[in-house]
Amino acid sequence: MIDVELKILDPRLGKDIPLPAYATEGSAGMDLRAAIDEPLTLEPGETALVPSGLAIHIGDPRWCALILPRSGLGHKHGLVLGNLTGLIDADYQGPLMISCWNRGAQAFTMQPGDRIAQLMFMPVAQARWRVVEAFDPSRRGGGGFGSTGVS
Ligand SMILES: O=c1ccn([C@H]2C[C@H](O)[C@@H](COP(=O)(O)OP(=O)(O)OP(=O)(O)O)O2)c(=O)[nH]1
Ligand SMILES: [Mg+2]
Repeated sequence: MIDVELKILDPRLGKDIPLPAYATEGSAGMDLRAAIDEPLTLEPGETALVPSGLAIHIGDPRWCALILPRSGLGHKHGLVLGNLTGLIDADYQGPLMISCWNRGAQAFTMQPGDRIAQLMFMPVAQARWRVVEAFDPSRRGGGGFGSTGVS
């Protein structure tokens, strides 16, 4: 468990619109809700940047957050993310925005307060480069992109 600062930007958050919370003890993600004033319809192929109504500041560069689609919405309704995955840097303090993409064949309408995506915190390792002339050989070497076969 880590402590993360949260700023409420939309006064409905924490009142009419619940703050993101873990739905069950084992939940990895907390659902993010649409802080919109009116229902928002996304036509097939359309993308919109939807406010979550809050800002977070993780502060510690050993952590980040990811915004991920909700599986039910993504699978059944085609509502995924315009950036596929949102990466929230530890030093970001601006509004948490959700890029919503209707990749489906039907229009999708979200209502104010609907749970449209989920937020997950993840440990981060920052790397520093150690430039070398050659790598110690590994079993894989340069093999990739199916080099190990299918079956
Ligand atoms: O779905 C997202 C993705 C990003 N962000 C915010 C937090 C993140 O820390 C910042 C920058 O994101 P990213 O580095 O992915 O975008 P960029 O296009 O590289 O912008 P920048 O040049 O500001 O880093 O935007 C969101 O609110 N929602
Ligand atoms: Mg960036």
